[in-house]
Amino acid sequence: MVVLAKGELEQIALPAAQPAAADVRSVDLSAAAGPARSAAARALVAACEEHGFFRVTGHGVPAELVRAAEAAASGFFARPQGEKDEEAPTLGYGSKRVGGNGDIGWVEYLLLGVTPAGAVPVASASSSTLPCAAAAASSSSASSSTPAGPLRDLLDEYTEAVRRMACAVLELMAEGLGLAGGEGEDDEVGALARLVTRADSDCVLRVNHYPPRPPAAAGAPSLTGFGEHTDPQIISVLRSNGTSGLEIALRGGAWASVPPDGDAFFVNVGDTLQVLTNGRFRSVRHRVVVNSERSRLSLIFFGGPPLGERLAPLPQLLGDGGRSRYREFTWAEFKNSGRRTRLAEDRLSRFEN
Ligand SMILES: O=C(O)CCC(=O)C(=O)O
Ligand SMILES: [Fe+2]
Repeated sequence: MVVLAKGELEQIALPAAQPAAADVRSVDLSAAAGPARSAAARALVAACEEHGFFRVTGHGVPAELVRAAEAAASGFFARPQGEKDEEAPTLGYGSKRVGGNGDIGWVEYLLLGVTPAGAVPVASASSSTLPCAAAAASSSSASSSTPAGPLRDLLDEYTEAVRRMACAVLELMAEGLGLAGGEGEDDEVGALARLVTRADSDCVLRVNHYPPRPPAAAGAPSLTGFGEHTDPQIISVLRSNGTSGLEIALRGGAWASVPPDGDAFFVNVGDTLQVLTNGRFRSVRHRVVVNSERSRLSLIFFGGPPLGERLAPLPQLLGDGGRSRYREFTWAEFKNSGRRTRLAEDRLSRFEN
């Protein structure tokens, strides 16, 4: 449940305007296994340049696994509030607070760090992710016989399948960008993909549940479910049930709604990928608006690099005499600087050259 204190409803109320549907490009990953691979790679790069957002079909994540994970998560959110609160230490359950700096939304969620030992709770939204090493250590104390067990097992399985897909997407993207394939240190394509698959990669799974718009909000036809922001990581892979709500900002600043798609996944370019591509790819600003009588459930895998990873525009993407738009920083540095900001802030501006 999401309980708002006095005055908070006004804070998250939005005008009712329903924006036009976004023209979201699709990339078929299964076609990319055949002769259409380079065309798919080019389409993917074009989508990242245009919106920083695209749909993935032919993704290979089993539909039964997605449905089972979703059903288990819905079952969890339907449980009595007291039981859900008890799972804060095992599943990273929280509600309403979507950041450590005062941002609130009509949402309850699970927030889990992805570690080699499986998913572990992220202490609070303000810390956004646990360092993997710390997360792995805390996972050993969480028993799989807790009620969280079966749900967490399903979420682990789901996360690994989606991470493989994220890796395939990044490989295709790297090829589309003209990075070199090869062996060992020469393998630029593999190096990009490995940023989210290494044992110490800092990845997170978030499960968001947006309850139906409350009748008490009759005067406010729409509510902020998740306020506008860009995702800080490399890429985010999202799927949701059939309830709409996700909106992306177009280059001119107008909002466009993303029609829900129960079979496909959506990929966001994150801030870090914008940096790696020297601004060629666009970290897409997005938000979730709640104006439905039906609840929305979404699962988002955030692919982040290892904490100590040095991030800067890839030299291959600077062009002749090209200027690097961003100074080098580590992922830990970027996360720490982000902790002090409000959700909607442009976190990249302080790393610009
Ligand atoms: O729940 C959604 O559909 C998107 C939420 C989101 O953008 C996020 O958790 O970063
Ligand atoms: Fe997001």
